[in-house]
Amino acid sequence: MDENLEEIRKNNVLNLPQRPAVEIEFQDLTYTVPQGRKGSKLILRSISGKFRSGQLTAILGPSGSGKSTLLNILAGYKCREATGTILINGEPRNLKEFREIARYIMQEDLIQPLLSVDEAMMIAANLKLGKHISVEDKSKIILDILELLRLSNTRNTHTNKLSGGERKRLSIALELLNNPPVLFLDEPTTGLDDLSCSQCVSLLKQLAAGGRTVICSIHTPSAKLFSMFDKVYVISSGQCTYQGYGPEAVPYLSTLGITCPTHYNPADFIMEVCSGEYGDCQDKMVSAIDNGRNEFIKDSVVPLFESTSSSQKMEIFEIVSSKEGKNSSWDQFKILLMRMWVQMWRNKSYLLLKVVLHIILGLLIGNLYIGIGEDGSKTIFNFGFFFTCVIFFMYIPMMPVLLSFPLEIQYLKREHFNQWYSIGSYFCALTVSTLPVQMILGSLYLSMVYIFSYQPLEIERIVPFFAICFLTSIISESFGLLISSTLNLLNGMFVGPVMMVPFIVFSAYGFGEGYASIPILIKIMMRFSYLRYSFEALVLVMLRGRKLQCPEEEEFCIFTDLDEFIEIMAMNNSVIWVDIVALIIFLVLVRSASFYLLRQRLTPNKTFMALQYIGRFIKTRMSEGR
Ligand SMILES: Nc1ncnc2c1ncn2[C@@H]1O[C@H](COP(=O)(O)OP(=O)(O)OP(=O)(O)O)[C@@H](O)[C@H]1O
Repeated sequence: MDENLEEIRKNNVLNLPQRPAVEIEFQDLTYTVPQGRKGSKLILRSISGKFRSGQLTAILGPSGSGKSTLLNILAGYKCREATGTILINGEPRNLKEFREIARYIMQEDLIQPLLSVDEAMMIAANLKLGKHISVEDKSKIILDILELLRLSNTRNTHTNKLSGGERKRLSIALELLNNPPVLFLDEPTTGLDDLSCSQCVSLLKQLAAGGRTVICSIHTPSAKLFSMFDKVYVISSGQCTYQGYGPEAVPYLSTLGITCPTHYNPADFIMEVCSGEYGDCQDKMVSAIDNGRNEFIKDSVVPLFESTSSSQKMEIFEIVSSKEGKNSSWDQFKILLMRMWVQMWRNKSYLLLKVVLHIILGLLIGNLYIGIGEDGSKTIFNFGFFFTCVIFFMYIPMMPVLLSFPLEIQYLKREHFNQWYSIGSYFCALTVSTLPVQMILGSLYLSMVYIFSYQPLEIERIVPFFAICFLTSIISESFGLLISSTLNLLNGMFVGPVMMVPFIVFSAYGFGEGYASIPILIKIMMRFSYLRYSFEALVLVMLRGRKLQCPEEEEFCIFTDLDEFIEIMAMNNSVIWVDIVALIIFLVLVRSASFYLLRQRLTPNKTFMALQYIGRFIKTRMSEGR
């Protein structure tokens, strides 16, 4: 094994520069989750351990033993409730610095859809490697990585068409681009066949041999796979039961009087021992290895934490502080915007569906209100037409966001956690990316209903009419983002439409009645309905200063003087520009709030954490009450 490893080491996988060694130690790590009135649940119980660079370490254990939890805490993905010490090369971990050098490949392969493997790799390279590396060099790095991961023949395949194993390898490839010294992988072999499993593990071993610290959690590996790990760390019920070289585990257990049957998979045996199938051996194993403070090396148990090295600290810090691989926010914005546009364009069926729906609704609504715009007997219907426009531009942009953004957040979480880009760049790209389609489809719909309903063909009315509808549309989309930044798909789909009800109610409340009789509280609420400003502005823009004719056959025709109609509707004191400014303020506020909530969801501050605790507390109390 060692000769093989030396060979790999000499070749230095991927020809990437050697990274300084990163050693991860953890001592007395405890993780508790609150469980309402029942107190709390202890998931990790004061465990310790040490993971070295150049080694492939497997975290093993029965289901529910705490493998993913340990990985999450070590990677810094979830560590708020954890107590204990985590040291990086002998120094307390600075999470911000550590996240610069460590990458976490989560169990779910969240890979951006509608891109080929090559494109996904190039976009990731552009985001992670910065401009100082030429496109040719980036292509060379990508080629090397794809070759190493046996993905060369899938370069033109779309990511959503890849097999499970290929997706897993692509997830690893994407994170290898900037040569991270530390790699965490949560169950990288789940769902793979035996051959793919051993290929995946031998790849990880090569990466570790190149000087990286590679740590993965794994479910019941085969005997062959088990022997491939440089180190296995076994957890059972949140405690460490073995730490050392895999093939030495069985001899070690026999020293404790636990004998493995002949021709038995040692990994299965350890799992069974940990699950209590050979009697209650857990306490014996935990105390023999001192809950991870000891390690079994070459026939003896040795203490782990006697000497710590801090010599590498400086080197790591240099990587962290260097601008290597850093892109400006503007560059990140451009790359992300292009990615979003490419994905949008490639989602042809969805685009087509949207176009068809806008045309159908345009035809339907246009026909419902045909000819009303210049008919003095239909002024009240025209009033209703403006309300329809407002409702259209409230629901149509908001619903797709409520449906798609919760999944998008999962991609964002992975990419942002692995330092691909800042949330600000992402949010700006997201804001700009939807504008063209929204404008084009909105214009298509508006042109149809405008012409069908015989609205005045005057440029000074057409432009503000379109602008007000677009503003309403962008605010509604922002509300969608605001809701789905905080809630999951199910809750968001319920809360979104329900939350719009008061906006709709207050948008038309009190027209024709005059403000004097309206209670002050209702008046305040009316001021908070952005739809009211849209509706009012549309009415003023389209009706003010116009006089209509009555058709001869029509007997009931009283609203021909539209200024008079505006007065009857109690809108004569309203000013269009005030409405438009109010809409712009709404837009800025709601967008900023959705950005804030999104940022808090990914990197919460103390206030937000306190709110989350309160929310969780209320939730557990409520679920107990049932
Ligand atoms: N937020 C939480 N609230 C309550 N229990 C939790 C929470 N997070 C984890 N647990 C529990 O902690 C235990 C360890 O979970 P973890 O996901 O780390 O296990 P695992 O070893 O990775 O399991 P598997 O191999 O099945 O994925 C489980 O019993 C799980 O139910």
